[in-house]
Amino acid sequence: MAALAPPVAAIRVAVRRALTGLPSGGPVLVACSGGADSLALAAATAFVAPRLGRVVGLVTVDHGLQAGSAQRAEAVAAWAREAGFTPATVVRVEVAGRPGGPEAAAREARYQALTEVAGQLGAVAVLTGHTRDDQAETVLLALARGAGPRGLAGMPARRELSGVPLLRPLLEIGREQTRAACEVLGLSPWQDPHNTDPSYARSRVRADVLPALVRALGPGVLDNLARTARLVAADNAALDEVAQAALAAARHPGGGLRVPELVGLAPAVRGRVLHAWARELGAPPGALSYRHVAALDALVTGWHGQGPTDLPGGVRVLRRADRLAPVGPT
Ligand SMILES: Nc1ncnc2c1ncn2[C@@H]1O[C@H](COP(=O)(O)OP(=O)(O)OP(=O)(O)O)[C@@H](O)[C@H]1O
Repeated sequence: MAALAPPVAAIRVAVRRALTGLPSGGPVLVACSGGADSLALAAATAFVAPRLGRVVGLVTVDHGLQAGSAQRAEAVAAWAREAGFTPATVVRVEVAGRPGGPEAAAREARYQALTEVAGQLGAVAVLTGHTRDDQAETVLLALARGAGPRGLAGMPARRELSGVPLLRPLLEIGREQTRAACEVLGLSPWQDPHNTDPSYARSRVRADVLPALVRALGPGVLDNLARTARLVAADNAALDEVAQAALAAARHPGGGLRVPELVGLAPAVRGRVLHAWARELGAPPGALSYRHVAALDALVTGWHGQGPTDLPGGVRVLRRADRLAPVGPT
């Protein structure tokens, strides 16, 4: 018997690890664009899941943004039915009219569709094909925009998507491995033209920045950037726990936060407390920036009688004596 090709084996191992320990019951659902990463993920899941006694479904989202997108989606679904996915579903979404740029709007529409299908099927997890290379790009983009640890932690291997776990089993698998696996398995991935469109910062990082880093610093750079993300994520988790306890201790019985409790905190913890509190007040996390948290922090550490701080989502915070409190309708 021919030996199993190493990229195919590595991807199956990664998928098996991700599926192990999931609750029994509903299917696992692969989100597949038809690109090499999610096609390799889908092929591995179709192999691994039944051996773990699990049903596997597949969803491909048609964003309707490119000519031929409906045929592309149908082709992915047709392959998936052959490969044993039940169900293999195409979901058409409407991207126009959503807030943010086209990329953000497409992502929001996609995750909404994935959540809905997962809910309808009672799926125990949704799997996406983000790779180590996607993670390295995410970390570099975060560094370049001056992100804090939350950004440098990149994408988590697991997060909740409206109550369903979203898993990224391939975060330690290189893109060249997914390409190679598709080739070995005789799969023909779809090439998303967005991935090479230089008007996207991520495409420029992919095409120019990472290859230049690898040439200058060696091939370990990709693994190293992904490792940085994992290390920072672990530190974040610990600091977030400390911050949760500090937030609880700082609450004023009449609402808001007690300033003296905040002053004594380490700046890294206080920033997290204020960030968490701002989210609690209704500021959307995606819109809450360093600048907003710094303005809240100034109410604590740079107090000179300044007026209220405006946060995204129409949230306003005022300092009154030794207390931070939201003002107006929140
Ligand atoms: N149209 C889609 N339908 C279903 N899932 C999708 C779709 N587009 C992206 N995804 C999921 O999100 C993941 C990340 O997609 P993204 O386009 O950011 O990266 P990518 O590296 O181009 O991935 P791929 O090679 O799988 O397209 C994909 O691996 C896939 O799991």
